[in-house]
Amino acid sequence: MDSPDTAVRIHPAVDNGIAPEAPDFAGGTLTCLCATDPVQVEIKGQVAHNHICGCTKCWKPAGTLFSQVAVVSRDNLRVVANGDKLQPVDTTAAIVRHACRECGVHMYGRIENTAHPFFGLDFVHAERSSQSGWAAPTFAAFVSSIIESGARPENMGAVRARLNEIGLPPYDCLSPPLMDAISTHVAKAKGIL
Ligand SMILES: N[C@@H](CCC(=O)N[C@@H](CS)C(=O)NCC(=O)O)C(=O)O
Ligand SMILES: [Zn+2]
Ligand SMILES: [Zn+2]
Repeated sequence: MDSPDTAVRIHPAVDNGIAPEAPDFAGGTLTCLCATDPVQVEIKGQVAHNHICGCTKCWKPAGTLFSQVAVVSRDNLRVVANGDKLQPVDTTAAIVRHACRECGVHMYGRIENTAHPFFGLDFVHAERSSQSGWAAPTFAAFVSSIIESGARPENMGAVRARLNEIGLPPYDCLSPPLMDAISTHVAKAKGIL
């Protein structure tokens, strides 16, 4: 077993055991990091497809190379406080993330393109809520992308080994079921399926 100093750190939500999902979870409130006038976002019900993401675009807590991100129906998400502090990060991205302009936390990312396979879903970081019982992350996506944030390529074997050890199969895009869902959507749009 690695000592805490040498263990590969993935994300605080998974490094010391993954909290279990609560049955019939009612939802919660996400809060940004601002000490005063924090932005707050209410989520009704449970999130889905919670996972760890290594891409450079998803918001990460300080000092981590991975993000934890899940989806929720856009109808179940509401900005409830200090929404005037939100600003879009990149309006040309598929996922338009809305960040607190003071602390930088991405409060939600919205798919605005109605033709996108994930249209209707918002991307959220459940760790920004004090409630416990959110759906647990089940895989790691865009693992190779952490190199773009400065991870050493020669450490990738250790990173993937650690992800496997904690029960998060590592993928360099999304998980096979989600990649299948995207291709199914594209094939249907083309009239092939
Ligand atoms: N290697 C790229 C991958 C970026 C990427 O494709 N991220 C995925 C996972 S969040 C995505 O779906 N991005 C769409 C978007 O950011 O709008 C990076 O790290 O910046
Ligand atoms: Zn803030
Ligand atoms: Zn990402």
